[in-house]
Amino acid sequence: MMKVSNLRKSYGEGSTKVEVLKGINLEIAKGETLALIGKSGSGKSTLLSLLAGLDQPDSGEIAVGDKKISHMKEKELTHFRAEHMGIVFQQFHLVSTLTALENVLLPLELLKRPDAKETAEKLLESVGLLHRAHHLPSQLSGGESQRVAIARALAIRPTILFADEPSGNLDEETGDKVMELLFKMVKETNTTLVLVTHDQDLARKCSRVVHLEHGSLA
Ligand SMILES: Nc1ncnc2c1ncn2[C@@H]1O[C@H](COP(=O)(O)OP(=O)(O)OP(=O)(O)O)[C@@H](O)[C@H]1O
Repeated sequence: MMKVSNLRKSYGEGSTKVEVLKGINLEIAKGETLALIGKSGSGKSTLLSLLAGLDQPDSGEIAVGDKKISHMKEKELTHFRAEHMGIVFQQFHLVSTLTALENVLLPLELLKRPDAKETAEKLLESVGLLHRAHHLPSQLSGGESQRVAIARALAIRPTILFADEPSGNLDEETGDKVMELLFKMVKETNTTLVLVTHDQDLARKCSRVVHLEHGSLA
């Protein structure tokens, strides 16, 4: 479903040049849950940003189905991302001026999906937060905020969900609960998941683990 070929990415130039990804090859199947692990600074977030179309590789190719996202123009890529990709970040990234419900509604309204309100409400209910629908992010706890972010990322029924250390900003107990919920929802909807994590226990919950080391995958 997703195919990555010979992906390269470096930052800086001359003496400050850092080659982060040195030819990544990876195939991800539909419904697979893939954990991406590796030491701090090994390039996990860099790789995730490229896969999610948030940044451009220096060379190489990324295809989702028959669409080559690495070759798309900005406008086409923005639309493809909105329609097919969900992203959950460590820092939640909710829109601070919108309520929990409005945050979940946002991607649905951008795509002019029918029944957007009902869908958003159902999702808030499945993450156990319907009673917080009209609260602003500043009125939510970290765990609640991440549950809203998960509902928002899954609202469009993405082809693929990317998560970068989604429990990294939460205490252990809350993080475990949020991750349990994420896995449950991903399984129920047969969503493909790419998860960046430091947590070996969490990685083991995925159907496959790949290790990023010295710019390559093992
Ligand atoms: N915008 C940038 N400019 C220059 N160097 C960068 C930039 N972004 C990342 N790097 C460097 O690229 C390398 C990989 O960073 P990246 O954030 O992808 O690693 P990571 O494996 O996700 O790390 P961590 O687990 O600590 O979050 C690091 O050495 C980092 O300093």
